[in-house]
Amino acid sequence: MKEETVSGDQRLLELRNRIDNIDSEIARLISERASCAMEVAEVKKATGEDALYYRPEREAQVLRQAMERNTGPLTDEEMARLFREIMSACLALEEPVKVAYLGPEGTFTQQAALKHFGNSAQSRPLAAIDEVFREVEAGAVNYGVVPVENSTEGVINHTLDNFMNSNLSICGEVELRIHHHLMISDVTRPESITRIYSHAQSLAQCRKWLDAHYPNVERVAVSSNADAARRVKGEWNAAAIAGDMAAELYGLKVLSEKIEDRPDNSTRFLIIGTQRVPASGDDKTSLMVSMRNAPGALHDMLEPFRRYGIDLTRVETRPSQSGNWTYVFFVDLKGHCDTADIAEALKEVGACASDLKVLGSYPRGVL
Ligand SMILES: C=C(O[C@@H]1C=C(C(=O)O)C=C[C@H]1O)C(=O)O
Repeated sequence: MKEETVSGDQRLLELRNRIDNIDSEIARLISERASCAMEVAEVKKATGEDALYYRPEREAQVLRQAMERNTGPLTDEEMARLFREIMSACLALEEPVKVAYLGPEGTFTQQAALKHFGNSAQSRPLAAIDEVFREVEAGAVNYGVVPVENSTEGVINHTLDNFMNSNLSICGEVELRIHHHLMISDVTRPESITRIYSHAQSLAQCRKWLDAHYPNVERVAVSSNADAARRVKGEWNAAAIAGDMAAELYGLKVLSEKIEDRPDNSTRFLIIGTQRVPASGDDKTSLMVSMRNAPGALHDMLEPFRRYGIDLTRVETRPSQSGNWTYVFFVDLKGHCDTADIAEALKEVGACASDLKVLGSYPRGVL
């Protein structure tokens, strides 16, 4: 028995020594990688004043390679997340990237910004989607992060409408699994809850659960989930629906976990900026198309895509801001706009449209 303990201790010591050696090797390699990134910055700087340090297509390739190379035991996603952070730190050595997101702190949009840019980005919460657009346009930040669609509740109109009056492009996308929890503060009496705060989208994503568990409780829509969490602090008869980040930020206790009606509930966010992103090998393109109001207009718009075998992943319709009962179509397709087939199809669509704008080609969300 005693001998076994000794050999167990011995084994632990040996393994920890091995880990220490591996760690110093990893540290040496990370430093070498960081020095390389600094040299890359010099090369980019030599190209001119407004050198672009952040390169979405390259980052997507690095993450995809990390996943393809992986042989376990870590999952592909876990491996890519580690590389996400290494790259984030390397990019910060070149130039810290400044990002504005739809705040306040603790929202899912902040989580999306972190997922996309990593922890070394400088991020700033703003109160409204319009403000995120404005701040990027003004050059106060390099990129903005805004929600664009939810798998349960559909499109976020406000984001699409902003593109009608903006010259910004889409530089990337990020998808986030959205888990909602019912949370309370330390003064809340769970049996006395008469009010539940959350963002309207989140209340809608948990509608069935609320009908089943709190049918007679007032649902109060507020400006964000984080705002809901903040209000609950100090209210003995209220609860909030929000995510992990908000619970942690406001020190709330989770009463019921993962209460979203659909287990695959997820939200897609866009990275907006001023950059044209080269092809990464697995890309998407977003378009905004206005058609003259005539019979067959929608068919005319879609037909070239069918003919060139282009895969449309989404078509949304929004009222145009120029006249009643005229519409703007937001179209997402697979592929980069520099690809010959897509370029040809766009030329044909452009010829029959009253306006066609490529909002951007960007790497498909990796993580
Ligand atoms: C090093 C580069 O710059 C940045 C950092 C990257 C990295 O650390 O791998 C990748 C792309 C850029 O955002 C590069 O462009 O290669």
